[in-house]
Amino acid sequence: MTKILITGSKGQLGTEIKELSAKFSNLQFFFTDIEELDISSLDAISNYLKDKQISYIVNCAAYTNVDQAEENEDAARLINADAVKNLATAASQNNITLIHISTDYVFSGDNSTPYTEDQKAKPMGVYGRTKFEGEENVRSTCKKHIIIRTSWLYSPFGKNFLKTMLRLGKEKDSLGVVSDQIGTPTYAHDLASAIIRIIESIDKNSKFNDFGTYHYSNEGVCSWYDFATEIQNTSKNKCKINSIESMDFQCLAKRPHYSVLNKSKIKHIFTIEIPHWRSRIEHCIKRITE
Ligand SMILES: NC(=O)C1=CN([C@@H]2O[C@H](COP(=O)(O)OP(=O)(O)OC[C@H]3O[C@@H](n4cnc5c(N)ncnc54)[C@H](OP(=O)(O)O)[C@@H]3O)[C@@H](O)[C@H]2O)C=CC1
Ligand SMILES: Cc1cn([C@H]2C[C@H](O)[C@@H](COP(=O)(O)OP(=O)(O)O[C@H]3O[C@@H](C)C(=O)[C@@H](O)[C@H]3O)O2)c(=O)[nH]c1=O
Repeated sequence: MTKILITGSKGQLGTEIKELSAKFSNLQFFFTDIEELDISSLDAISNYLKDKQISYIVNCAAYTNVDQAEENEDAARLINADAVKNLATAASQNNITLIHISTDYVFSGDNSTPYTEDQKAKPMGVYGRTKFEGEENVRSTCKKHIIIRTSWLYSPFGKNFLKTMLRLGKEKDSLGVVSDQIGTPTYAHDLASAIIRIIESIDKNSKFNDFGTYHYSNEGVCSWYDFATEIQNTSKNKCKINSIESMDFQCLAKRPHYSVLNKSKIKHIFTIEIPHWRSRIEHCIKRITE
């Protein structure tokens, strides 16, 4: 039986993998979060792995508060970069394939066409910078790795833009949302399915050698304003969404104006079909409200 360790499993993505895991009787999952396995300790990781014969680690742990990271750079770096180095070291020492999740915020936003995996990263803020350092730590330390950059994750769990919009949509009559940041929302449930598919593909192919970096988001392109409008329409909230510019929204971190990811590589190598972002909002809202 293929054994998979999930770190940071109480977050959005980890919880979605857990929800899906029951359908895969050929895979044995070990779900951990910081209380059971703090990935900032290499000793803790090495001890955890002892005698378990883990073949894959999926790292869902991260420091994801983009604004707070601006004032807590050390804390963000500890989890997003240093702890990732620990995981990569332990994975390499134990011949484990490390699947690590990164972000569209590694890009500056200067593009006007979707970013490919080989384009230069140039993060705008601390979160993106520490996530990119984490990527580089994986590349330099663990040959058998898959880095998946994704964007604008949402789910019924944890904190995310969709849940914020549902809450504010009930509390307010109108809301300003930025329309000059363009990207693609990603339903964490879809990303979780893609990750399991990737593991199964690698597992079936003893000659697999396409390790490296991949992009995954839902299909399509939108602004946060478009995303918010679609959320309000789907949830039938009466709150009016007004289009504003980034400079009119007070926050600590700069975000890229354009961070759409080109997904050709992941679709081609792993034969993955990706749903359009607009088609997934209803599914998520139903799970929240039912
Ligand atoms: N959320 C988004 O919009 C996006 C996320 N990503 C990336 O996707 C991945 C998953 O994100 P998401 O599910 O939203 O993240 P969440 O913030 O929902 O979950 C992260 C989890 O990691 C845990 N954690 C924090 N520190 C440690 C530690 N030292 N050891 C073990 N676990 C720890 C957190 O625990 P606690 O809550 O107690 O701190 C939390 O449960 C991350 O790598 C993120 O950078 C990429 C693009 C978009
Ligand atoms: C709540 C709110 C946000 N905004 C803006 C602020 C920001 O520019 C944009 C998104 O806001 P949020 O702070 O919810 O999202 P943010 O934390 O920037 O989301 C990011 O999280 C990290 C973890 C990632 O990796 C990214 O892919 C991305 O998903 O919307 C408004 O314009 N109006 C609002 O009422």
